[in-house]
Amino acid sequence: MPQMEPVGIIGAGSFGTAMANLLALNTDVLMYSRNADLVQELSTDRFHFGVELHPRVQVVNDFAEVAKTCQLIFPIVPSDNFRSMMQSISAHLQPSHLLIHGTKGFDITGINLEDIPKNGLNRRQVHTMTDVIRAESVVVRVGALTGPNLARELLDGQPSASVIASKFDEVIKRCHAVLSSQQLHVFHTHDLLGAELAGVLKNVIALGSGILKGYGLGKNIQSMLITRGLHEMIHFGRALGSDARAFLGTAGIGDLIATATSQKSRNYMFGYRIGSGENLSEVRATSQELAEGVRTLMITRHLAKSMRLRAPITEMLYRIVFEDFPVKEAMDYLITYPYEVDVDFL
Ligand SMILES: NC(=O)C1=CN([C@@H]2O[C@H](COP(=O)(O)OP(=O)(O)OC[C@H]3O[C@@H](n4cnc5c(N)ncnc54)[C@H](O)[C@@H]3O)[C@@H](O)[C@H]2O)C=CC1
Ligand SMILES: O=C(CO)COP(=O)(O)O
Repeated sequence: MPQMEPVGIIGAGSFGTAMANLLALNTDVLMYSRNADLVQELSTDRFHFGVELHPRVQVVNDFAEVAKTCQLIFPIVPSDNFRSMMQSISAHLQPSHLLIHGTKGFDITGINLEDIPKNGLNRRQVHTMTDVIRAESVVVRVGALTGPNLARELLDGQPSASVIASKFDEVIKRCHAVLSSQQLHVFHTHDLLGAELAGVLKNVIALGSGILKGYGLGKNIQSMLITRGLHEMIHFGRALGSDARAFLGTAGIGDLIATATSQKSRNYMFGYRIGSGENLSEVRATSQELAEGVRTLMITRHLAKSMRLRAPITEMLYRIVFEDFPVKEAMDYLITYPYEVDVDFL
């Protein structure tokens, strides 16, 4: 087999580490962490998130080294930090680099998240991660890694599938080569925006699904939330410029099922705690775990408002999470909501 190119990862969190071990099945991996102590620690104790790092994974603190060694790089950091991360590395990037991100959230400009309820948000202030890569660097060949990829399952060696979304065939081809293995099936699509939006928006529905479970409700209503949630995701997607297709595949329904039904999803578990009676500050005070859906909910609810979109599930979840609205009243509202047509997006 020909020698494969080394691949870089930015961010040594749970998903970055899971992807590092998967990529290492095919090639050498340089995983960049901004935390020098962690890099030091991992160079001796090779265990991270309870699993041993593959011998082909090298953890480094110097991004210049990653940029010099790897043309193909996967940035996998929270959406909140994505733009500043890009700004800190962009001087090392060349037009020859390929960046495929694994982040499932939005970037916002011109406003802080906590000021959104007061000042509102408009479409021009909301960006995907590939928008950010292009705006902050000279890199042109961009893409997204998405699909049902709960990090815990991947770290534990369980099989799954991912979707590589890019306008560039070269990105797709190279990602197939480095990612495909007995553990991971790789699909691809040229619908970059649709795939990115599907991955971002499903976290809100996962949060809602967790709320229902925490509140003690069963599978009938959970299935309805997921089904109607998918409709809402598609309507959002269309309003933001994509079509329904991506939402009906692995990056959409696939990821939605995994995230909105698994106790290994942090978004689902965040919702579970809210549904069980804790409020936002209580959950935040006792968990450092990232739940991108909370930030996305703030963004999509206000975007829906400014774009005059009908998004009753988003609206109810927003009120529950950010305004302590009772779950029972939100359920009453949704169960009597004048939905008419069952499938209205085809
Ligand atoms: N954990 C999961 O199951 C999955 C996560 N994702 C997405 O991946 C993204 C990251 O998630 P996780 O890895 O789970 O989060 P995490 O909280 O486990 O780790 C995030 C990592 O990013 C690092 N980081 C933050 N800012 C940075 C910067 N400026 N430069 C370098 N590193 C930086 C942090 O130090 C941390 O190690 C999120 O957008 C999430 O939605 C996507 C699929 C699955
Ligand atoms: O995107 C995910 C799985 O594919 C999200 O997982 P989390 O809810 O743990 O962030």
